[in-house]
Amino acid sequence: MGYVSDDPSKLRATLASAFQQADVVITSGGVSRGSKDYIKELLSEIGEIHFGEMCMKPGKPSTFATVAGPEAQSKLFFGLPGNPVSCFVTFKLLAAPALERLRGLPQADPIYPRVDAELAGSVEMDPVRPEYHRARARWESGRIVAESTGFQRSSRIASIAEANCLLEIPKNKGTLPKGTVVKALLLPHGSRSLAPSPEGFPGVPRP
Ligand SMILES: Nc1nc2c(c(=O)[nH]1)N[C@H]1C(S)=C(S)[C@@H](COP(=O)(O)OP(=O)(O)OC[C@H]3O[C@@H](n4cnc5c(N)ncnc54)[C@H](O)[C@@H]3O)O[C@H]1N2
Ligand code: MOO
Repeated sequence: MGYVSDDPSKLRATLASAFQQADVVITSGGVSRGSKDYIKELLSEIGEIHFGEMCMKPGKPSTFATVAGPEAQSKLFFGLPGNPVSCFVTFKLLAAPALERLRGLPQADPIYPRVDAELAGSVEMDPVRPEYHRARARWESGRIVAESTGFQRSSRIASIAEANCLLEIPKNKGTLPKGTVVKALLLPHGSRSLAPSPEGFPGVPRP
């Protein structure tokens, strides 16, 4: 679809053309509450919005909608937030799993190994939203240790550049101390991916 300016008529035409060509349409930006964020409004004209906000950090304004197609199966729409980190995380957690299922991956198969990881340093929690904290996991004496990629602002691309996992940090007041064991979703990340140990990932059945 390319880049489209914040102009409702241009956006409407681009979305219509995208839904004519594709079964799944994914956009970034234009989904929060700004005066020029038109995506939700335009999707409600042509389809049904199933949710327009999520209690997660990053990714709060993520939007999911379906639009009727010529066949029985509806077309899917993912409106991901514009901030690059929010877009990356919500693509991995919402859109990529849907695409994997559509191309035949069985429901029972996990998309990402979900393993125990020990925090290499303390992590401050968000009191309102659970966070997918970007981190770098490594093996250390038979266990997985995860190091935060630093400041987690959703415009800071450096927080995803080195990350090979997303740590599930619960919403709460206060700080999780170094050594706390949390769940980590291991991302395929080229040469930076965490390789399985010879025994497989702990808690994940060996393939
Ligand atoms: N009143 C509220 N304001 C905001 C809320 C809220 O809940 N209420 N949520 C905040 C959160 S959280 C996020 S995240 C942002 C997301 O806003 P949008 O999805 O509407 O994103 P934009 O404002 O259109 O864009 C943000 C930023 O990202 C750039 N962008 C967009 N697409 C791309 C791309 N493909 N490549 C690179 N950069 C891209 C865009 O230029 C902007 O700089 O809303 C908060 N506000
Ligand atoms: O999705 Mo927003 O990233 O929570 O900044």
